[in-house]
Formats: sequence, C-alpha cells, structure tokens
Amino acid sequence: MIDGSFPIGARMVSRDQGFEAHNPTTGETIEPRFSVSTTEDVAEACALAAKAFDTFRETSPEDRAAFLEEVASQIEALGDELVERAMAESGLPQARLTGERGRTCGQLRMFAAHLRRGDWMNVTFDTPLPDRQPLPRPDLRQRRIAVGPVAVFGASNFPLAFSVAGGDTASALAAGCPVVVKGHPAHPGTTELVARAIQKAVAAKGLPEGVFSLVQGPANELGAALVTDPRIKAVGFTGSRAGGLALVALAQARPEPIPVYAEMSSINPVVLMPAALAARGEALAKGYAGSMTLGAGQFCTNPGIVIGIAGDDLDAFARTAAEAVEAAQPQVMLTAAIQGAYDQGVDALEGKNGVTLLAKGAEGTGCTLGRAALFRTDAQTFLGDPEISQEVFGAASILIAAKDMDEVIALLERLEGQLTATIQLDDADVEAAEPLLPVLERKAGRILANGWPTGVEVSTAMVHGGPFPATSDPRTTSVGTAAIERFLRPVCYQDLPDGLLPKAVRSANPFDLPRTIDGSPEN
Ligand SMILES: NC(=O)c1ccc[n+]([C@@H]2O[C@H](COP(=O)([O-])OP(=O)(O)OC[C@H]3O[C@@H](n4cnc5c(N)ncnc54)[C@H](O)[C@@H]3O)[C@@H](O)[C@H]2O)c1
Ligand SMILES: O=CCCC(=O)C(=O)O
Repeated sequence: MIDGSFPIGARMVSRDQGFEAHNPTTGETIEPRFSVSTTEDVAEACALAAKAFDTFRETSPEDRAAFLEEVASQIEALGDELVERAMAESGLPQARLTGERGRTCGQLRMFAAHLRRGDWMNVTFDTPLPDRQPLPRPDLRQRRIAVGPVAVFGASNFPLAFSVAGGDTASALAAGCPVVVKGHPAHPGTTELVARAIQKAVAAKGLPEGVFSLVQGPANELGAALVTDPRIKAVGFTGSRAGGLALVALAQARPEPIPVYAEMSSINPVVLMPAALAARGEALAKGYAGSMTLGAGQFCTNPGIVIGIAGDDLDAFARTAAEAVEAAQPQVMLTAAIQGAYDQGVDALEGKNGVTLLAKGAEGTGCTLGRAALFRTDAQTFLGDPEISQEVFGAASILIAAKDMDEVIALLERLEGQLTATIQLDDADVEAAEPLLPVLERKAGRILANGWPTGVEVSTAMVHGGPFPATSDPRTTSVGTAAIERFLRPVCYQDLPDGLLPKAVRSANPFDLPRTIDGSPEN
C-alpha cells in the first residue's frame, strides 16, 4: 500500500508538506500526496546509516548475498501493483516495466552470486620474511572494505533498474555500504513501494535498521543536504549533466571531499562503414530507427549521431531511416519537463544553418507526447558548431555525411566522452575500421560492432561508463559486477595477531575466500 510516507530506518515517516505524482499519459494527479522529507530527516537517515556501517560491512559475504536475494524476493512479492504504479507514473509500457523489474531483481541476484565468489574482496597476503636482508619483511594482508554510507539518486528514465533498488543501490549494498536514496520526484509511488520492500528485507534478515533509508521531495536542497552530510562517503547518480555537475561541485566543496559517480550525458556515435552500408543499408536504417525511438528515446545509450561517407548508399540509408521515423508513433515521455526540454532541443536543431530535418514522427493528440525527429548535416557543419553535439534527451538523432574516413576520424576526435560507440561493418571493412579503434577507446566505455547501443547487458564484463561527460569518473561502471568497486577501498593489516584480524584475512580463512599468497593464487 502506498500512503505517501518514506522509510527512515525501520520507521515510516509522514510530513505535512506534500508533493504529487502526475500521470504523463493523462496529465492527471495520482493519489496520494507524498511527504516532503526535511533536512532533519536526511540527518537522521545519515546518522542511522553511520551507526549501521561497522556491523553491516562486517556481515559475511553469504549473509549479504542472502540479504540481496531477500530484497529481490520482496520486490517480486509486490506483484502487479509495482508495475502498474510505475506505468502510471512514467508512461512506460507494461512489457518494458515487467522486463525492467526482472532486470532489477536479476541484478540483485547477480551481486549475490558475485559476493559468494569472493574475489571482489581481493584478499592478498605477503607472508613474513623474518630473515630477509638487509631488513625483514613484515606480515602484510590486504582486503577491500566498504567506503561508508552511500547516497543514491534514483533516475527518472529507469524507475526500477536505475532507481531505488537499481544498480547503484545493489552494488553499494553488496560492498557493505548502507544506502540513503533520494527518490526521483517523477515516480514517488514506485519509489515508496520498492523502499518498503528493502525495509522489509532489512528487518527479515535482522540487519541494523540504518542499512537503508529513503528521502523524497522535488527540491534540489534535499539532494544537496544528502551529498553534503559528513557521514555520506560516496554518491551514485544518473540524470542530467547539470544535476550531476552540481552534485560533483557540492561533493568537492565539502571539508572532506567524496567521490560522485554520476552518469550524465552521451550521444553514442554510430559509424556506418562503406561495405556494410552498401550490403545492408536498408536493414541498418531500420535498426537505427528502432534503437533511436525505443522508449521514446529516453535511454542514455540512445544513438544520437550516425556517421557515414556521403554518396548514394548513405542517401538510400537516409531515405529508409526517414520513412521509418515518419511511421513512428508518438510516445509518452516521462515528465512534462523532459518533454519540454526535448521539444526545445529539436527546435534548436531545426533552426541551425546546415542542419536539415529529414523526418518527424507521426503527430498525436495525447498528453506529454514526444515525436521522433531525424536530422542530417555534413561533417564541416557539425565540426563548426559544438551545440549540435549536445545530447537531446529523447528520440532525436542526426545523420552526418563525411567526405572520407579521415573526416570520420576528425568527427570522432571532436566528440566528448561517451558511454558507447558503435561500428557497423562487414569483413571488407575491417582494415579501414582499424584506425577508428584507438580513437573510440579514448572516447567511450563500450565499443560495439554490428549492434545498437540501447539495451545494456547486466553482466561481469559490462562497462556502462566512459570519459566525461558520459560520467564524472571514467574508471568505473554503473552496470555489472564491476560496479561494486566504486564502493570499496583497500586496507592493509601489518603484523596484526590473528585473533585481532578481521575474519576475511585470518589464516584459517573462515569465509573460504579466494586468496593470493605471495603473488600466486592459493589453490
Ligand atoms: N543521460 C541520461 O541517462 C539521462 C537520464 C535522465 C535524464 N536526463 C536528462 O536530465 C533532464 C532532466 O531529467 P531528470 O529529472 O531525470 O534529471 P535531473 O538531473 O534533473 O534530476 C535527477 C535527480 O537529481 C536531483 N538533482 C538535480 N539537480 C540537482 C541539484 N542541482 N542539486 C541537488 N539535486 C539535484 C533531482 O532532484 C533528481 O532527484 C532530462 O531532460 C534529460 O536531459 C538524462
Ligand atoms: O539510460 C541509461 C541506461 C540505459 C540502459 O541501461 C540500456 O540501454 O539498457
């Protein structure tokens, strides 16, 4: 049941000040009114998180794995109510949200399995060498521990998989960090349901109440209070470039600066290599239109630019893509503000010299509708106007005609950091594509061949990250098991007696962790 309250530890808290959820499909307000958390609530959530930290981080990998599995089971136990509420608050269709719930629970279970494998703790021993000359070597044992309480900002565009129990929360909890979530104000009911599920899982597993809390409200001050609370030691965020940068600035200005892992802005370039374009231009054009319009284009992996060599094959590609975009039905966008920003971005592109509108999607009569838009320009225009390369969040994309492969490389060199970069190529293109690879490696976190960037696999090898402004820290990922690394730090124990050591680095290895001893795997 959703009543507009929010969990601070084991309590559900209600406040007089309220805000409302809106159904972007109808424009109507959705019941109930939601309490706006106060800065005192933030402080209490952070105090409880700090109190829970030492106990939670020392739970065994098995106990934390069982807790993550319990969170997944509690989310599944919410049944249809969760998907229905998320549909009403986001305008996203049932199939997408059912899939997203599966991804969210699968992600929690993936981290449970990762915890049980144990290598994430990087237990490493340098055994003592008492007789070494000129100096003996001490007994050195390293493991990685949780960094401390983590603030997580729910994203608007994935109300489940990048929100309250999404990848940032799952990886922080897996690391042993208590989490305080700032819910996204566009889906407060979905947020409350998932937060209640986590609260239940904390109680069911007998963990300290401060392992999880939630604050809700539309004002930036709430997020600012959370990021600047001295007990918070790291931040996970997915959203706008402006929002991410504001949080980075706040975190850096603290007396104790902390890392912010913000995933912000990416236009995900796609290069059409000549042989592939000649052999299967029509299929590529249809695939492109499908990827750019998926979910009204509200994916951080949306292909915002496609680059090909000018000529008949590119013209044919443009015609087919334009037909597909014209046939695309308008789709409900997440919020009126996001739709307004999208329309503004499309209008700005329409007003640019040297940029041609190739097609717009079908017009509709509903509320908060986004119409797909496909543009074309040439490399020189794109290179001459940095504004054209800014992300337009939604189903808008630009086809860029280059005169040759050197110009393709010049275009790629000019791009900011990206989450993804894609090459469409056939065997005959491989040699010509070789010089692209070092450029793309410098620019992007994930390089794809013959696929489309939307639809991120949640797995061990995945990188959902990349150089600025794709993220604020290119060394990490927010999807996949490697996301746990953001919330861990190494500690070395020198000559501590076994009885004083944490269990993870005791000689008897009570958690049965994989260990590296004197540079080699133990078994
Ligand atoms: N690239 C992506 O994956 C992605 C995803 C969602 C939104 N966006 C972009 O962001 C725009 C707005 O959408 P949104 O509401 O989801 O993102 P947003 O960045 O505006 O807000 C995300 C969260 O951060 C908080 N926040 C934002 N600015 C803050 C600040 N200065 N101080 C403290 N907290 C702050 C908000 O309250 C919210 O909880 C979209 O139009 C789109 O351009 C991009
Ligand atoms: O919007 C950001 C995440 C995109 C994603 O996870 C996907 O494309 O599957």
